[in-house]
Formats: sequence, C-alpha cells, structure tokens
Amino acid sequence: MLTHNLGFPRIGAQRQLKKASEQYWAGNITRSELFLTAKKIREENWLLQKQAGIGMIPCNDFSFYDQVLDMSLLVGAVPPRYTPVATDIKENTEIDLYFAMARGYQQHGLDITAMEMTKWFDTNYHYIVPEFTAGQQFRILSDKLFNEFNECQRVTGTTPKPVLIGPVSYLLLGKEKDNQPFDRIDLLKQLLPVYIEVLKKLEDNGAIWVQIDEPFLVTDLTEKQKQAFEYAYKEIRRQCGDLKILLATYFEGLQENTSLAVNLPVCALHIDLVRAPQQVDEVVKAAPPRLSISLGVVDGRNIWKNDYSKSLAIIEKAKAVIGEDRLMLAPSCSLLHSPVDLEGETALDAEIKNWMAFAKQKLDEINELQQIVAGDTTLLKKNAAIIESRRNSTRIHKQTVKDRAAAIKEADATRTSEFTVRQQIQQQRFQLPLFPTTTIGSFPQTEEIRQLRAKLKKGDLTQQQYESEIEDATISAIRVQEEIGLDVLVHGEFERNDMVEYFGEQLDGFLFTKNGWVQSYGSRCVKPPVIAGDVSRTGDMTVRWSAFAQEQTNRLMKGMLTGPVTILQWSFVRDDQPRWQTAFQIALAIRDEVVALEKAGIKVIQIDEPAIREGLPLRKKDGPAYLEWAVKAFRLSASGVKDETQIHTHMCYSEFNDIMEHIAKMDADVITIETSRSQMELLEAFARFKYPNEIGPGVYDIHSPRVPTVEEMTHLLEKATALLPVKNLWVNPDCGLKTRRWPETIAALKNMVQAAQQAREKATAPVLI
Ligand SMILES: CN1c2c(nc(N)[nH]c2=O)NC[C@@H]1CNc1ccc(C(=O)N[C@@H](CCC(=O)N[C@@H](CCC(=O)N[C@@H](CCC(=O)O)C(=O)O)C(=O)O)C(=O)O)cc1
Ligand SMILES: N[C@@H](CCS)C(=O)O
Ligand SMILES: [Zn+2]
Repeated sequence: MLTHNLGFPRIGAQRQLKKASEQYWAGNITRSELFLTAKKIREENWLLQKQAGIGMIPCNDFSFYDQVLDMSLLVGAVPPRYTPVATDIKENTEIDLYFAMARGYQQHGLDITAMEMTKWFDTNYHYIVPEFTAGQQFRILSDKLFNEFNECQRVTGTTPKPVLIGPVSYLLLGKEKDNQPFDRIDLLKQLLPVYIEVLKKLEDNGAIWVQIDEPFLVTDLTEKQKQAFEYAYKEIRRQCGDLKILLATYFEGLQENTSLAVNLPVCALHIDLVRAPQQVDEVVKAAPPRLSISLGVVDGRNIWKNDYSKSLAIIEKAKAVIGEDRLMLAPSCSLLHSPVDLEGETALDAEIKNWMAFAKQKLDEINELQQIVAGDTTLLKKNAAIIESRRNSTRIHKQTVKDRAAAIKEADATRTSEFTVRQQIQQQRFQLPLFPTTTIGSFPQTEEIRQLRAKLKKGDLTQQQYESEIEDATISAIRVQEEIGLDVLVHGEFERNDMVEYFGEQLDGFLFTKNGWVQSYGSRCVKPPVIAGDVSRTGDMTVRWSAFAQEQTNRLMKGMLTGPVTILQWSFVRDDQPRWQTAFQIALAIRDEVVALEKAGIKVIQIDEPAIREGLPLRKKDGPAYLEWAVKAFRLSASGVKDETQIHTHMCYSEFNDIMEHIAKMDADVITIETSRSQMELLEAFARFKYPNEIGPGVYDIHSPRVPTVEEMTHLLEKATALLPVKNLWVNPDCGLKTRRWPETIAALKNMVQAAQQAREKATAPVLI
C-alpha cells in the first residue's frame, strides 16, 4: 500500500515564514533572505516526510501566502489593476506582485486595493479569491511550481508529487468581476489548455504522479458543474495520458457525486474518511478496476491520536473489495490545518499529550498504519490502550456540567421581551443619536503589547506590572475614542492574545499549547485551544477589564465576548461527542459571563460570532440541523440578561446571504457585520429579508492600512439608508482593528465619525420642496 501526504504546514515549526515575511514587508530583510528562510522550511518539511517513510512527498504545497493565490499566478490570472506594480517599478519582481495582490499596494504613489479574502470551505484558513472577467485569457506566468518540483527532487532524491488546485475548483473558488454578467465556469475552455501545458511541463521535468485537488466534488453541484468536471478530466486524460493523476477530495463525502468522481478518467481518487467514514463502501464498490483509492484515515483537521482499530476496520473493508494493491494511505486532507510538532509541547500533562498527534506525528501514524496492515499487532495494542485511557478518563467527564446542559429549556434561549419592546427600553436608557458610532472591539495589537505578554511569560514582568501596562493601554485607547467622538466605546482587547485562545485559557475543559500555531491567512496564525473535556466557567473572565474600562469614562463601554459557536469552531474539538453538545456547554459558560458583566454595570455586551457561517455544513441538506443548534447556542449565551441590556453580535469573513433567516433568529439587538468590500451588497439581502433588528454595516475594510475618505463612507451610508430604516442603522468598521497601526486607525475613525455626522444631518434636515 503506497503512502502519501496531501500537504504539510508551511509556516515553519517556529513560524519562521511569518516572521521573515513580515520583516520583508517592513523592509528590514532582503528578498534573498526571505527566500532563504522559505527554502529552509521546504527542505526541512520534505526531509521530515522522507524520514517518516512517506511514499510520495508533496511539493508546491509550500506557499508564501496562499495556495489559491499561487494558482492565480501560475495561470496568469492577475487583475489588470496590478499591472503598474509589475511594470512601472523596476525593483519589483514576481514576489512583490504576488504580495501586492494579497495585501494591496500603497507605495510609489500607487493606491491599489488587495484582492478579496474568504474562508476556505469550513476551515479557519482564508484564501485569496481569484477575480475573473468575461473572455479572460490565461497563460503560464509563474515558475514556482516547476522550481519547487526540481528542488524537492534534488533535496529528497525521490520523485515528488506536485499539488495543484484543479481547474474546476479553481474557477468555482473565484468570483466574476465584470460589468457584464457571465458564468466563470465558462472560462474552463480558456483555462484548461494552460493546465494541460502545466501538466506537460511537469511531465517533461520527470513528474510521475500529480495531485489535483477538487474539493468541490464534495459539495452540491449543478449539472453544468458536473459536466465541467467530465470535460476537464477527459481532456487532461486525452492530452496527458502518461501522467498519473491523483484526484483529491476532502472535508465531506462524495455522496451523490460518487459516480461522477469514480468515473473521471484519473488513476487515483482520494477520499476523506474522517469526515465521511461511511463513504468507503460505496466508493470502493463503484470504483472501476483502473482506479486506485487513497484512504484519508488520519484526521488532518484535529489533534487527536488516530484510533488505529477504527482506521484498520476501514482499510480492511476497502481491501476486501479492491485488494491492497489499489489502496493508498494518507491523511484526510492537507496537514496545513494541523500544528507542526507535538514534541515541543513540554508543558502539556504527559497523559494528555499522549492522546494527541500534530502534523509530524500524523506522518508517523500513516507509517504505523501501513505496518499494522502488514501484520504488526504490537503497534495496534499500544494504540488501543491510549485510546481507552482517553475514553474513560475522569479528567474529561464532569457530571454537573453534563446535567446542566441536559436541563436546558427553550425559555433559557429566549430574551424576556421581543425586540421592539427591548429597542424602546434601550433607546430611552441610552439616548444614542441616529447613526451611533462604535468599533468592533480590538485596537492595534502592537509589538509592544505582544512583548508585554512575552515578558510576563518569561518572568521579566510580574502579573501586577503586566496588568498595569495593559491598564495604561486601555486608558489611552479610551481617551483616543473620546477625542474622536465615538458613541459606544470598547476597551481594546489589549489583554487578549486571541479572541478564542483567551477564553480557552480560562475555561475548564480546555487545554492550550505553547506552539500549536496554524496558519489563518498570509502571515497571520492562530493557536487554537483544545477542548478535551466537559466545559465550564470557573470564574469571571472579562469582568475585570470591562469594569475597569467603564470606570474610566462616562460614555457607554461595550463588554466584549466571543460566542460559543466561534469558540467551538476555532478550537480543536473533542471527537467523542456531537459538536452541538460541546457548543451548549460553552454557551452556558458564556451566558454566565454575560450575566456577570451586566451585574458589574456593563450595559452593552457584544458576543462575537464571526465563525457561525463557517461552521455551516458543506451540503445544503445538512444546513438546517446545524443552524438550529448554532443559533440556539448563541441565544442561550445571550438570553440571561434584562431587556435593558443591549446585546450586540458581530460577524465577518463570510458570505451571509444564505443564512439571513437564521441571523435574524439570533435576535441580537444589534449586529455589526462586514459589508464594505462588497460595497454593501450584503445589505440588500438584509433589506430583502426585512431584517428586523438594528444593524451596523461595516463602512470600511480593516484589512488594509488604507485610510478611507469621508466621501467613500458617506456613499456607503447612503446606500445603507436607502435599504434599511434609519433608526436601525449603526456606523462601524468591518471588523476589529488589531492588525492595524495607530496612525491609520485614528485617521480612519475620525473620517468615519465625520461620515456618521453628515448622515445624521442629512437624515434630520427638513425636506425642501
Ligand atoms: C478574526 N480572526 C480570527 C480567527 N481565528 C482566531 N482564532 N482569532 C481571530 O482573531 N479567524 C478569522 C480571523 C483571522 N484573523 C486573524 C487576525 C490576526 C491574527 C494574528 O494577528 N495572529 C497573531 C498571533 C496572535 C497571538 O496569539 N498572539 C499572542 C502570542 C504572540 C507571540 O507571537 N508570541 C511569541 C513570543 C514573542 C516574543 O518572545 O517576542 C511566541 O509565542 O512565539 C499574544 O499576543 O500574546 C500572529 O502573530 O499571527 C490571527 C488571525
Ligand atoms: N472583537 C473582535 C472581533 C473580531 S472578528 C475584534 O475586534 O477583534
Ligand atoms: Zn470580525
């Protein structure tokens, strides 16, 4: 049985790539220095996989920013607005064009916006959305793929397996950006010849296998999309017949697309048997004799040790039908979504550490499974003992927590009065102007703030010194907000390392790692906490900081919490009970914090749920069940307070049009939502749906240092005013400001307050006939 890997984390075990990229962007290191760091990471990863005994090592899974953006460069899908970056400035090379597309370009008198970024399926990874125009032409533009293939061959002395995103998925991942309507899938005719040229070039370089990822095969497909798959792979087969194509699917089962997928003329099909173990029977039964099946049995999305007996049962089932020779073993998906190496986690309790596997350990699991299939029973027994110790551990089961969650009633998830009543009570209480202004919570997490935490960890600062510094940062952020004239203030979240990890560190049932970094987008990483057992709140988590902040000002201070679905979604979740059960336990913990904030005098409380859309199952039919428990979890967290307490929620990074009804059911008094990059497109959906509660459509994109003008924001507010009742509108940025720097933050917020002021004047001006 051939083993292979679908992709390895590229940030480096110590986030070397993050650090080098940020240094390069700041102009502190040269291009060659950045490239050297990247080369070292690639070499390390390849050799590690070779040492772990992985049969086929992937290449081109390395990326300086994002693998979808790499594809756009490979096939020359560069929007024309970036032409000056590549042509007018002599010192710029391909990497500068690449970063300009990812991050925007504000140098040499140019002001070019970045490409859009959105969620990669149901993960916390974000990709750069390809932009397409009608009749667009493609051509091979970048050599990265070929260089990395040759480099990997040299380093490992083996023939690597290049990884590409398939032509159909690549088109489906993108967006039409043209004044005339067209269907991006129609671009396949122009795109496919370039893919074929790429494959031929790989073949000329000595490639034997190529992994082509087509994750859209696990989603609901239209007839036209299905035909696109058939056309693409027939053509590839016709023109590159000698190359072995391994078609990779992941994150769901193939379901009704099984017949389509197994009949595409490729040599191997990879299936995700962690998300959809049941699909193995149907897939191996339907697989024609020419097709090998790659069994994705090791979870690429979580950190728990593989249960070898379960995996073995799947492998044996497949083997009984198609024989061992036609089987391959692999992780369920790319290991991009796993932290790099468990070995560095010296602070984890030894028993618990023994329950886990990070990317490096997952490679060993693949290898061990291969040995077990070959008859090694010792490995199997050793693994069974570990799995058993976790299953029965008293460290993870808390009867009182289970009992409280089991006793949840519908009334616990419902506010006392309906929204219109609450709105009146809150208006009387707060006396806010029309178009009240606020921000989403975080202010710049500067190097100095991060250094404070690093010093605290090292013992260079006492807890008291640390808190005093954070207090100073909070006071200064409050003064800035007062001077700018914002109506509802925030404390700035300076005490938080991350909006999920911070809560994970304080909740019982969670564990956290020292170095379990996972790429979120570009150079930005997150360290997802681990939900190992039943979750409960052991004391106040945020009250100290919110109460302190409220004491510093006469204005309203918004309390700031992360919602239960987002905490669930952005953590490594226990896999021994359904996700909804864990979500309800977290919801009760957050509910207690909301009530504690209210008791401490906080009148406005925001419960962020940016990940609620991301958790939506990939198949439409599975959506309603998820949304029902996800919305209930949010409501549970929000419904313990009086009518007079205003609950906000916040969402970003996703397309929400298709879950509008459920957003309304969350019944937050105010929702602040990312809308600026789509030019308020989303608000049309809110308007169509007659969204009943108050809403703050983001008026500026916080992902770029660019300061938006008053006019731009006024224009967006006019659009909003035309769509929704003025009395329900708030004014705010798209998301938190933690990734920004202070100068641009202050300038942008000043303009935002001015735009709100103008909107107010316009709304209250007498109409002249
Ligand atoms: C809103 N977003 C978030 C998502 N997921 C989350 N879990 N959190 C989010 O906020 N998903 C969707 C989006 C994604 N957006 C972002 C935006 C920004 C970041 C980010 O800036 N990440 C930071 C890491 C944040 C963090 O945990 N910082 C810690 C640790 C700081 C650190 O690096 N310490 C060093 C030691 C330093 C020294 O010794 O000098 C270390 O531990 O090695 C902290 O502030 O304490 C990033 O740097 O990438 C992520 C997602
Ligand atoms: N309150 C958080 C939300 C991010 S989605 C912040 O402002 O960073
Ligand atoms: Zn946000």
